[in-house]
Amino acid sequence: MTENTVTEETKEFRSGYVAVIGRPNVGKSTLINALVGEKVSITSKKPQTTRDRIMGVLTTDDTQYIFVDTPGFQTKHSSELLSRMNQSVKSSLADVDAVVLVIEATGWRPEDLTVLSLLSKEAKNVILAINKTDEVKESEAMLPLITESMQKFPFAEVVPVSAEKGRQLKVLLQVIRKFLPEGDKLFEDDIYTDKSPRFLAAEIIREKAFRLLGDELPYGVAVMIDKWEETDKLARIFATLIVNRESHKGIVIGEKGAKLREISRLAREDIEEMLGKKVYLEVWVRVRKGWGDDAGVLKSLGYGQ
Ligand SMILES: Nc1nc2c(ncn2[C@@H]2O[C@H](COP(=O)(O)OP(=O)(O)OP(=O)(O)O)[C@@H](O)[C@H]2O)c(=O)[nH]1
Repeated sequence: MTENTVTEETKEFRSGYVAVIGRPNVGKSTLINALVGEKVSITSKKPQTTRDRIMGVLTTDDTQYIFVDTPGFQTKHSSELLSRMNQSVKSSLADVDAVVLVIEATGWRPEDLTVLSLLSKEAKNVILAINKTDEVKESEAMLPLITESMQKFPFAEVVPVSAEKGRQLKVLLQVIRKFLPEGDKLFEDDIYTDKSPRFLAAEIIREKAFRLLGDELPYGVAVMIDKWEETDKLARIFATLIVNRESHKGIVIGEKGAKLREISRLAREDIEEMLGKKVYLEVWVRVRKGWGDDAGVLKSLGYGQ
């Protein structure tokens, strides 16, 4: 491998969804906050809408990490509820690119095992983060725990960290990156810090999509505002709903475009109210993983090499 190839490889942009799971109190929130930093704060908590599962977005030079929470990972429910919940947990985990299971450095506990039992052993994208390493004195104590963990589940990687002390977080990010697909950003850099009309319009569109699509799309909708032209009387807004999979595209568009039209209509009404003027809103749907295809299309038209 030449140096050139290495440089190119490290530069390709990747983006994706990362579920951070674990029993209560292992430090999931602390970890996400430590990874994402102060820049992003997702404060609005409306239960049951997908966007609230997004805990934080970290965008670096070459990667966008979208950390999601998987609700209902408690283990105290009755067995019936647990099994129903497990279904939803499993289907939502199927939609993320990487899963980070968090346990504590003091060792596995029964509730950790319950959480672990929800993961499919076939999953190739599960990373174990052993948190609170600052609480154990000797770093060598980690080795038996790592061995024990690997016997419990075929983790793709094991990374001891301390969310509180900020230890090994860069390593964890590098490990997660390997599991994210190549692709453009799914969220604008400032989307969660900016309360501009653009941000709010994107939120409104996303909210309508969630409302109309229910649980059909666990995480996979991001909204990009592509163009915004505004005069005193009219705002012309061009937005793209980005979905994860080709099959999701059909769900969003609906029969003969009915769903997408309804999403756009409801969003337009709210944006008109927000801006106090008429709005022309055009919403397109694009599949994230198909972005490579755009390059293919360009090539076939004679662009590129
Ligand atoms: N010593 C130490 N404590 C930590 C570390 N990370 C988190 N904690 C503490 O562990 C406790 C639980 O942390 P949270 O981040 O709230 O845990 P959580 O998993 O999000 O908890 P739930 O919201 O109940 O699921 C807090 O008191 C944190 O300060 C760490 O790396 N070291």
